Amino acid sequence: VEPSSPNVRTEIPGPKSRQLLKELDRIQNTGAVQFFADYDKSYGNYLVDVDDNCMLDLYTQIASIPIGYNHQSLIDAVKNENNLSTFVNRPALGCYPPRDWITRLQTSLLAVAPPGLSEVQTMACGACSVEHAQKAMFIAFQRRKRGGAPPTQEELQSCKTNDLPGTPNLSVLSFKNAFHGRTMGALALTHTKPMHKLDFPQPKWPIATFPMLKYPLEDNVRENQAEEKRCLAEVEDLIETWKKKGEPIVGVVIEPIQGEGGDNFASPQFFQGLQDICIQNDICFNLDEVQTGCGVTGLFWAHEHFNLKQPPDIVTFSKKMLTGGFYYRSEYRSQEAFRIFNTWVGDPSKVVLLEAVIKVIKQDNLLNRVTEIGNYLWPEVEKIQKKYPDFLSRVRGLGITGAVDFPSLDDRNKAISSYYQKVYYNI
Ligand SMILES: Cc1ncc(COP(=O)(O)O)c(CNc2csc(C(=O)O)c2)c1O
Repeated sequence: VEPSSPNVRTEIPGPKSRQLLKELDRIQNTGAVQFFADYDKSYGNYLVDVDDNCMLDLYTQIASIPIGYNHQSLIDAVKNENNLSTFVNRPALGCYPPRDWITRLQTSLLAVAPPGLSEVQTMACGACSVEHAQKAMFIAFQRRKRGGAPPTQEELQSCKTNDLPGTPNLSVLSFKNAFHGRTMGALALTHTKPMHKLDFPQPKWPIATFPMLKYPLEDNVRENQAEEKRCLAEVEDLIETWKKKGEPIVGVVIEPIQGEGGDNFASPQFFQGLQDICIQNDICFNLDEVQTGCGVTGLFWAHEHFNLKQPPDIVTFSKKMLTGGFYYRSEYRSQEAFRIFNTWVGDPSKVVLLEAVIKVIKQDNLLNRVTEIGNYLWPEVEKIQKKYPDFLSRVRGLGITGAVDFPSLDDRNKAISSYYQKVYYNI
């Protein structure tokens, strides 16, 4: 029977979850495990755990479930005989793509490509996509610097031992409170929780301030414009400073809406200004849409709300897209083989599922639905905020992505769950 309303019978995690947790703990770290799920019984927006607790799931596996649990379209895609080989025979895509790979890309990733971008590289996950997009930026920067000449023998030899000139002193600009992933290159751009960064050596790259807007926006127009202007000026200063340091910035990586770092929004004008600065300084404008992509703002890509004067140079994606990867302007395509590369370079079976997701999003007009929900939801949260002004503040949202602030982490955790507080936020 498909669940259609929440029904919590035990404390969470319940007894069966706790038993399984004990067994799993003999195998691996289980500190992040909230409970064990029953994915056979979960359906749509309802997640059922192994103790038969049924919960309305707004978290959707860290924002990576696009159209709910056990959607019939996805089941049909797996059951479809024509897809059998794609699920069974995972190719080294960089060397031996399947016959139908081009068609698959055209009916999935290219069918929803950000306006103006027509090249795409699949990857495994978000961090993997951010990692390789970084490499694409470095490759393009060095190729421009060489003016088309091949690398020297000194460069080819020295890079093997991480030495100059083959291993250049280049940098990437990111923003405070940004989250771009946990692999070492993506982590260098991530500035959220100590748990993410502690004990890992990292390059000291420039970190700019992401605007911290005051709400309601309509009551703070001048202040917020000044804040964004200040942040853009800081970016320009950092570009100059790091050029003088001999570690020029090759790219700016930014989330259209900062997710993990606190649901921080900035205006279309801020992003237009940031792109202008990148264009003026020949710096890659790299938007990380891992969290904001696939329709959660009412447009397929969040940056489509920004009316940018030209397409971003790179757009990374993952989570609800079911595959990782990045779109890029042709300038950021590596000219040599085996440089943006690894064993699998993505997974065609995930692209099969994405094709089905895109069909559902279109046939069920889900982007409009997201806009409708957002237009209803955030004014309603604002009403609650007005009722509890000492407890809630800064309500903000676009489509189904947004937030409201609590006075403290402790208050926030009490509103979520005591379990979460104990396991995750006491560090
Ligand atoms: C904007 C953005 N860019 C890159 C990533 C990394 O994606 P994954 O490597 O987790 O697939 C993410 C992943 N999001 C995320 C949220 S919590 C979390 C974690 O590892 O705790 C990861 C992201 O939000």
